[in-house]
Amino acid sequence: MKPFGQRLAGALAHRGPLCVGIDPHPRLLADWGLTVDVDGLETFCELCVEAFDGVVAIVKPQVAFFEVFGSAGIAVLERTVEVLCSSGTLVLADAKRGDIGSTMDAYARTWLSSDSPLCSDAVTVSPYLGFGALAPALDLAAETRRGVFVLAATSNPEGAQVQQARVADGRSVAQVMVDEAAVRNAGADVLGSVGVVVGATLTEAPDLSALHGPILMPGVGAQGGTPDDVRRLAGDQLRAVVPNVSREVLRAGPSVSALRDAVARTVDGFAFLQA
Ligand SMILES: O=c1ccn([C@@H]2O[C@H](COP(=O)(O)O)[C@@H](O)[C@H]2O)c(=O)[nH]1
Repeated sequence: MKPFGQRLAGALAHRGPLCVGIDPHPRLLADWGLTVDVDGLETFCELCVEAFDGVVAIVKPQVAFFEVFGSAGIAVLERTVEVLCSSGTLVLADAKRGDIGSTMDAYARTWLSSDSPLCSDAVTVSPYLGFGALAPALDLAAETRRGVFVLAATSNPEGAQVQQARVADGRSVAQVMVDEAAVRNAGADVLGSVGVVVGATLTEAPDLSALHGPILMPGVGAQGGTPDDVRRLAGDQLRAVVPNVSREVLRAGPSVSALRDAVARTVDGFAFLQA
């Protein structure tokens, strides 16, 4: 298996530069005419798989919306991840894990170990216990040729309190996270496997020019970010940017063809990323 960064670069080139979220909000389940329970969750995910599998570059299930249903919800997540991964559609588990090293090791094995029922192509991690605490996930991802997306500058306004604070050399904390990720990507072919998360809602992005890895940009659509914001924040890194859109696409459901049309319209709006 090729490293995640290379697989992602191939998927973006062939399927367009979009990460579509599977975010089964209770409100969306109701709008789709589904019950707000595990049965509704399962049907929602089956329709998402039918609509997105083989169509979009990468799919991002939001783990929180599965965990809320307990073990039965996790079982739906396992099945969803398994179907997508086995058909070759990349899966990014949005779990935002981050803890002390020994616990991080268990999180890493959950999301990145080939023998785990939740094994995905990549996982989101939070570096706010210190970037070094992420080492078990970064090391296991390198070993299993999977990917990690490190939260750097998140799309929520509250993030700035921590992420825009300055360290002794004057860099923002968000910039430190990008620079640490860049060290992990040094020497990678095509695109490294350590990505960062930079919100499409921000007024300014960290300097991404040395990252050599994917840049996930959530916050497009429902949170107010636009394709123009993505263009502005990406700077000269257009080919590494992966906009994430969840509710803005999912609102088109439950019709599979309407979901696919929403994906196609959204991809068209980001044509500049592939030019
Ligand atoms: O900075 C971040 C990091 C992650 N997210 C996640 O992305 C989706 C966005 O959903 P929308 O419906 O498109 O707003 C969601 O799962 C968030 O948890 C983010 O928004 N910002």
